[in-house]
Amino acid sequence: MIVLFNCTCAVPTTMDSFHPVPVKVNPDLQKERDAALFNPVELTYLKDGGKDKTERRRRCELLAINDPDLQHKDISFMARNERYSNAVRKAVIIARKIKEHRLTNMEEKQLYISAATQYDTYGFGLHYGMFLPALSAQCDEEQRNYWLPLAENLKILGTYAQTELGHGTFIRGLETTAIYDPKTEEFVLHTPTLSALKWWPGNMGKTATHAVVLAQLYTNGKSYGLHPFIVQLRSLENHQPLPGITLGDIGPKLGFHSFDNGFLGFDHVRIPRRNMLMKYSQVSPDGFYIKPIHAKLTYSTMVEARVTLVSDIAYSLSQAVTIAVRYSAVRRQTEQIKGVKEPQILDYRTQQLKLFPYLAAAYAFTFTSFVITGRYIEVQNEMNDGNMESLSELHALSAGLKAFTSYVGNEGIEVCRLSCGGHGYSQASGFPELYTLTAPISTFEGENTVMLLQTARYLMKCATTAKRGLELPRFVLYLSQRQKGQCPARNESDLLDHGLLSDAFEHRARRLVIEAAQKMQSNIGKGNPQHVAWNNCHMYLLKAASAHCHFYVVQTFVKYINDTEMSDAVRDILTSLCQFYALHGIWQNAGDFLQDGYMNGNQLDMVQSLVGKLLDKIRINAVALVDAFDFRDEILCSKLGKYDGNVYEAMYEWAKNSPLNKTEVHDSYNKYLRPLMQSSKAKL
Ligand SMILES: CCCCCCCCCC/C=C\C/C=C/C(=O)SCCNC(=O)CCNC(=O)[C@H](O)C(C)(C)COP(=O)(O)OP(=O)(O)OC[C@H]1O[C@@H](n2cnc3c(N)ncnc32)[C@H](O)[C@@H]1OP(=O)(O)O
Ligand SMILES: Cc1cc2nc3c(=O)[nH]c(=O)nc-3n(C[C@H](O)[C@H](O)[C@H](O)COP(=O)(O)OP(=O)(O)OC[C@H]3O[C@@H](n4cnc5c(N)ncnc54)[C@H](O)[C@@H]3O)c2cc1C
Repeated sequence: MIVLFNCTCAVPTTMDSFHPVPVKVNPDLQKERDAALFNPVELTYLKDGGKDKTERRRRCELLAINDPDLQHKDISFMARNERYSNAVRKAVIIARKIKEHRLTNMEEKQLYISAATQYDTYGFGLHYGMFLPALSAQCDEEQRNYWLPLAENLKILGTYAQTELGHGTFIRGLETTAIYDPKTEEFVLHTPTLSALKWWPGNMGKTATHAVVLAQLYTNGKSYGLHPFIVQLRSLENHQPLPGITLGDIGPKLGFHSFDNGFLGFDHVRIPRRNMLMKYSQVSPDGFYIKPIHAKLTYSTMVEARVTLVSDIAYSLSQAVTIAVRYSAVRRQTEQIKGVKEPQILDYRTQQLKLFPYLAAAYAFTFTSFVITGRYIEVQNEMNDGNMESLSELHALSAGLKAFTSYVGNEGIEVCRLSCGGHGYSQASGFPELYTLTAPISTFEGENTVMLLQTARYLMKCATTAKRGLELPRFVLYLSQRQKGQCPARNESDLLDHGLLSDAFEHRARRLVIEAAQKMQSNIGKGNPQHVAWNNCHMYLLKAASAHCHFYVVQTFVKYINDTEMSDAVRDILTSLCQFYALHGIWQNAGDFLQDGYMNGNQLDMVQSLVGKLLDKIRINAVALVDAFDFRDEILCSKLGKYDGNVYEAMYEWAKNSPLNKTEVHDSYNKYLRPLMQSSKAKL
């Protein structure tokens, strides 16, 4: 039976509320909305960057949501083959509709794509997410003029092939070779071992015709390290792999079921010299190598992707808390007083302690994503002018924040699922897809531990620079400032001060960075080589990097509230949320704040007491805070998180569509159960 996504789109929407006016709203949810102390739409405008941007976003989303061509049965009821095929079908329709709707602006395209794909992966995700960015960043002008129109007009479909079976993290260890042959002016691409097979690239198994392939460049008998090459993988006539190329799908995964992550091998495949992407380094026809102005420019596509992932995590976490908070408002459980209605589970302190830290984190990460995206654009402009000075800073910041936010995001989505009890485990909740779509962010684009260690590496250098009294970039300037002694808070009201809270995280970050630097120094002092000292100090380094990122997020949240115009009511709730985010962070990491005596037991008691008090403040506004994220039901794809709160009706309707319910009696009855139960010897 085919189920279309619920056709609520026919119901009119009002200007202030993006949601169709429901026939009947669950009274508990209505009561929550009536009691909120601020207007959620104001916060929606703020988060989107203004009322006009909200309206534009809604218009883009509705274009996709209302399009009958993009409807299909629930992906939970599809097998993998069908899911892959459906994702490709939709990707093709999306491409056509983007043209028809004249969505030329990148932001609008992304909004449209994410509304159209709903909670599934996008069939051309790697093409738009990495292939095009890699071409844009790494092609010289002539190459751009040739390749970009082909890629932008989908005459070719691409992927980003870097990881191999044997190496993903340590990319200097990749084995695929590109050996220059000056006689024919070609590179010969080769996979010398099984472990050198490209493994994991998305859309490579069955979809892509081309790839940006990262391979070790050799010319004139010398190795010059990893470089990007554009390689045609499949015929543009019949999609067959080209001679010398082995391609396939790597098989089912934890999630990403609609994605054809693939493997790729080369058997001495020849490509023209100009298929090496030559913006930063070149090989001349006679094989002379010209090196780039910065050794790590080949890695720039990953930096861009890591910046984007901070926004993606904020978005997924916002979806998870929206589902869990709405459901917790309508779910009632466990009679407290005989004969009196069971309480809403949102009233349990434990439930609030599960959900509100992630609600606060969702806002904190949203604001952080604005700042890091802005910084990325600034550095990109500097780099376009030939100034590479800030590349290391951007790498350290993006690697650390991608890791810090995705750890919290993954954990938060799982906590939200658990907070919904048994129903959280049903595909109807939306959590299984949300979780499995978000879980690999901790791994791809740089495994999280490895990324935090990259941030630590940068911080160690900064600690040395600071010790020498030299200038540091703005975001690590705090490392050159002296520690401020003890936390000055005397009472609870002092502890609500944003400046004081930000100072506490600054103090912790500085202390842990300096401590890690000292541990490294003493390890090296004992005669250990650098890499042994580094390994011995991993636990300090990881903590330092994580504390630095935590401070960055707290500071960004505080600065956002201080620097942004908003109504008193919105300022009031964001202030509470920011206080809660910081105080909860102190409470959860109490050891770090107590260890050097920066805080004392009495102050920690006050922190804990404030965490409890702020729960009440957030509780009243919790539903409005998640409503402000402004997810339409068609985008949230959760029966538990429906805007109208009619959860049980929706779950029952959804379950009826399970393929197992197609017939009253399943085939397996006649095949297996009947013979078993009716065998002549069976006795009751
Ligand atoms: C319309 C759009 C729709 C979009 C939809 C999108 C949907 C897409 C869904 C996609 C799903 C998945 C996509 C996934 C893709 C991938 O995973 S691609 C593969 C990613 N792989 C990685 O991230 C590998 C991680 N490893 C590394 O980056 C490096 O190996 C590592 C940094 C760990 C180490 O590199 P080395 O070369 O060994 O460097 P090292 O010796 O440690 O350091 C030398 C020096 O260089 C500095 N450094 C390292 N990296 C960078 C960088 N990127 N930029 C700047 N500087 C860098 C490093 O810190 C050192 O500095 P120092 O000064 O010498 O200390
Ligand atoms: C869903 C998905 C999609 C992907 N898409 C693509 C794609 O499109 N293109 C592409 O090229 N790749 C892709 N990848 C591959 C991905 O980028 C790599 O898996 C990732 O970079 C991690 O590398 P790895 O698998 O080698 O992990 P490993 O490095 O083997 O990690 C295993 C463990 O070793 C630890 N470790 C490794 N090195 C160190 C170190 N130096 N110090 C301390 N600990 C260390 C890690 O912390 C981790 O705990 C994808 C992966 C997934 C899961």
